[in-house]
Amino acid sequence: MGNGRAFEKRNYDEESTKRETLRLHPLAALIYRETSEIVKLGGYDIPPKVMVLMNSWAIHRNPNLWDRPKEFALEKFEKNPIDNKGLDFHYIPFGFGRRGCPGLTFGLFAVEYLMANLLHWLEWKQPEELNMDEVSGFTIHEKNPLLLVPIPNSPP
Ligand code: HEM
Repeated sequence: MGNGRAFEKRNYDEESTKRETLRLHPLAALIYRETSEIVKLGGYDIPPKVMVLMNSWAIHRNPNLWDRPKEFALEKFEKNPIDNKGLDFHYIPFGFGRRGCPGLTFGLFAVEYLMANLLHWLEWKQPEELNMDEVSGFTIHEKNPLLLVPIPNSPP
C-alpha cells in the first residue's frame, strides 16, 4: 500500500491475521482485577482489595514472550495453537477467566463481516501514508484518523 494506490490483494490465513492484529493492537490495553487475598506477584506481596492492572499491550510486545514482537508476522500463529480465550496468559486480547469478554465470537464475526462487505463492494484508495501510531488509555485507538476514499465497484 502506498500513496494513492489501491489496496494490494493477497491471500492471508484469516485466523492468524485476526490473532496477529489483536496481538499488536489489542482493544483494551489495561485489564484489571481486584485481589481477594494476599497474592505474590513478581516478588511483591499484594494485599487484599487492591486493584491490579495488567497491560495486555505490553505483554503482547514483550520480547521475552514473542519473537520479533514489533513485527506483524502471521507465522507467530500459523503453526502455533495459541488460544485467544485467555488460557495462554501471554496472549489476552479478550481478557481471561470469568470476566473475560463474552462478545469474543460475535466481535470477531462482526469485524470480519463488516470488512468483507467493505472490501467486496468497494475499491479503496489511500491518499495518505498509513500511520499506525496509537493513543493509549484503558482502550487504544489510532492517533491520526485513517483516511480512505471509497470507489464503487463497477457492476459485473
Ligand atoms: C474484537 C472485539 C472485542 C474485543 C477485542 C474485546 C475485548 C474485551 C476485553 C479485553 C475485555 C476485558 C476482559 C477481562 O477483563 O478479562 C472485554 C470485556 C467485555 N466485553 Fe468485549 N471485546 C470485543 C467485543 C465485544 C462485543 C461484540 C461485546 C458484546 C456484544 C463485548 C462485551 C463485553 C463485556 C460485557 C465485557 C465485560 C465482561 C465482564 O466484566 O464480566 N465485547 N472485552
